[in-house]
Amino acid sequence: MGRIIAIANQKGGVGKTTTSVNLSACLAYLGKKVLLVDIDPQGNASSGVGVNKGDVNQCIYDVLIDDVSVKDTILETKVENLHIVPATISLAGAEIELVSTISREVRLKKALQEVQADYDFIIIDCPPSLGLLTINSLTAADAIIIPVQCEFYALEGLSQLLSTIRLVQKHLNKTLAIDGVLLTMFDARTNLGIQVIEEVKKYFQDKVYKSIIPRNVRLSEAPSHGEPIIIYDPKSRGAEVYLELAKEVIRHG
Ligand SMILES: Nc1ncnc2c1ncn2[C@@H]1O[C@H](COP(=O)(O)OP(=O)(O)OP(=O)(O)O)[C@@H](O)[C@H]1O
Ligand SMILES: [Mg+2]
Repeated sequence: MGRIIAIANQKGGVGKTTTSVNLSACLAYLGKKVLLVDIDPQGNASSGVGVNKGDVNQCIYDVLIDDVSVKDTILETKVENLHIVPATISLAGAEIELVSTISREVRLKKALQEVQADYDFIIIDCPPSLGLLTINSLTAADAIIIPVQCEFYALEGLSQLLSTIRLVQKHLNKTLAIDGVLLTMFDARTNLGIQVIEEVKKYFQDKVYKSIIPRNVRLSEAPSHGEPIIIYDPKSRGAEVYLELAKEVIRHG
């Protein structure tokens, strides 16, 4: 059965999508069968792997709200072994529509059960909120990866995320684990970045991945070409480190 990993942090712009897209692509590059699930109405992960949203007939919205089979939404990507369930802006209404739906927190979990055996990893790119889309993701997941940007307010908001994780563990998903905390957009030229690393390590200890994602221009350019870094610029530092991260994630089993 595939391992389901949610990439979540309610804070915006910390590198969730960059990590979802590039970790997925690197896992696929290493020979794993990977399904990337875009559950953010912004649909950035979808465009990041080259999906033209105008061409998408059915997306994760239809799965969550209209009981469409997830199999009917899966698209192939340029990367061998990497498939995606795309999101479009229609998903923006789901957060509110889900409120009055039966078993509203477990809809994604149920939907993914149908395809879990077909993949080694299912990676979910969460939106920047702790609403029902993120709750569905944490309920479906075996583990969570928390990207933390190496900047001054890095730890702010994390206590809220951790208490949400505890609530999900208590009521919806006993076995949800933190796979790791991922430091992103690290700039070795600043003392601040180094301080943040120390602070995050003090707090999360061995839960912090050894791979630290550097600030890398190629990583920020790749999405506009609809390509993960491993295709856009496989020799870049960004590609190297996401590949290291993928190996760490595989080792965690
Ligand atoms: N390591 C990096 N080096 C350079 N730029 C990066 C890096 N990681 C992310 N970025 C850029 O920072 C911005 C935010 O990253 P990203 O979209 O991955 O964050 P996010 O957490 O998914 O945001 P949101 O909360 O809006 O979903 C993007 O423009 C992205 O290209
Ligand atoms: Mg995002």
